[in-house]
Parts: sequence; C-alpha cells; structure tokens
Amino acid sequence: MLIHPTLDLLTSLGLHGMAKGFRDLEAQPEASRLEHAEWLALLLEQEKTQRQQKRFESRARAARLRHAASVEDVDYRAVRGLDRALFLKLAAGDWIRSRHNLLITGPCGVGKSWLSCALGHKACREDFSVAYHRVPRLLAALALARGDGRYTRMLRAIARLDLLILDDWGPEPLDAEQRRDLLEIVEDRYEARSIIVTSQLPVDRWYELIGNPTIADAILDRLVHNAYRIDLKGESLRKTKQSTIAHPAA
Ligand SMILES: Nc1ncnc2c1ncn2[C@@H]1O[C@H](COP(=O)(O)OP(=O)(O)OP(=O)(O)O)[C@@H](O)[C@H]1O
Repeated sequence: MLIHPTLDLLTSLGLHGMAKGFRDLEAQPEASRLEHAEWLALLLEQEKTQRQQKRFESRARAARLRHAASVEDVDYRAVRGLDRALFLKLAAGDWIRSRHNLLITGPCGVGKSWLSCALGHKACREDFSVAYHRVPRLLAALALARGDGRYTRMLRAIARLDLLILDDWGPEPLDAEQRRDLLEIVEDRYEARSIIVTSQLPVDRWYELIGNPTIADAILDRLVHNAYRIDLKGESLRKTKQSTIAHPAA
C-alpha cells in the first residue's frame, strides 16, 4: 500500500485523525485481516473523536472556568443539599437545550462555583459555547466597555453564548448602571439561552439586591421563571480541606 502518499493526502486535507488512525492501523499486524469497510469505519471514527476533542478543548479554553471541576468528580457526601438525581439530570445538558436557567445558592464555600464550573465543563463537552464570569468583575468590565465603545460588542458576545455562568452575585446592591446591564443580559437570553447564577444570598433576597422594584421585577421574572434551583447548605468545604491538610488520613 502507498502509505506515505496516503498519509500526505490525509494531512493536506486536514484529516489528521484519519492520518493518525491510518498510521496506528498500519502498525498493527492484525489490522490486515480487516475488511476495507472496517478500515474506513475505524479511520472515520478516529477523525470524529479527534475533532470532538479539539472542539471541546477550544470551548473549554474560551469558557475560562474558575475551577478545573468535572461532574464525574462531584463528592455528593461533601456537598449538603445537592440532589444527586437532579444534578445528574442537569449534567446531561437537556436544560441548556431547553433554554432553562439554574440558580445555585448557599453559604460561603459550600461549592457553588465548583458545581457551576463542573456543569460548564460538561456543557463544553456537549459542544455548547460557555463563558464563566464573576458578577462584580463582569459589571466592572461592562462599565469600562461603556466608556471605550466596546459595550455593544461585549453584550452581543455574551448574548450569543449557549451558557453564561454568573458566579458570586451579591451581597453588594447594584447601582443604576449595573441594574440596566444585568437587565440587558437577562433580557437577551430570555427563552433563548441559559444562565447559571450563583449567590450566597437566597433567591428571595435578590429583589432587594437589585434595588429598583420595576427593574427587579423585570430581571427576576426572566431569570427565575423556568429555573432549576440548588440550595446548598452546611459548612465551608475550604475548612474541611484545611483540616484534611492539617490532619491527613494515616
Ligand atoms: N463537589 C465538590 N467536590 C469536590 N470539591 C469541592 C466540591 N465543591 C467544592 N469543592 C471544593 O471546595 C472549595 C470551595 O468551593 P467553591 O469555591 O465552589 O465555594 P462557593 O460556595 O462558590 O464559595 P463562595 O461563596 O465563597 O464563592 C473549592 O476550592 C473546591 O476545591
């Protein structure tokens, strides 16, 4: 078989997965017993897997998730208030396809950011576009963008994402500009794209966090309607981690 010209052709066509699969099969003596159709199927499978992996890597890079968390690593015993069945259902990603939201609340350090990143990571695997933002930094970045003409472009980029993670909302109340920014973001995504919001404050206190009753109604109506909720409880996992470091298991 003309191995090198075939490899060159696959590479020049950008079929790097097939090229790798071709080299691997050539190196296996038992592969000579395969039918042509089986060869082709294996090479196409390799190409598909490699493309999916590349796509996932680029999605994950763009998402800029704060934690390297994955849904497979969730410790259900450590996180109190986490319903395993609900979380596994969310991990499957149908809520994103149905354009629903997810609100994760609970005290400091119970794993809100971590779980949101685990779901963000899984969403990247499912080929959704994702971005993670801490709310105070995003609002500060939007205020800056307003001054230098990037505001509309930034909002447009946020609106296009399949999943937007807004981490650490509150406890500071929003000012007038921030309220409007949040309304723009939520309005753009309503019944079109999904949001995860995490906050130490329970959902029934978000109204006062927004400040203006009319805008609070508008934001919360769009955000809370159609939202799944996870209300975590218990001690900070940071403390548990520190005591494990101080007293490692023998
Ligand atoms: N489900 C989990 N499995 C394993 N480790 C976890 C899990 N959840 C959280 N952790 C660990 O606990 C630490 C605290 O979690 P995280 O930052 O998500 O808390 P948080 O509720 O968002 O806190 P804060 O309100 O202060 O932002 C993380 O650094 C992470 O390593």
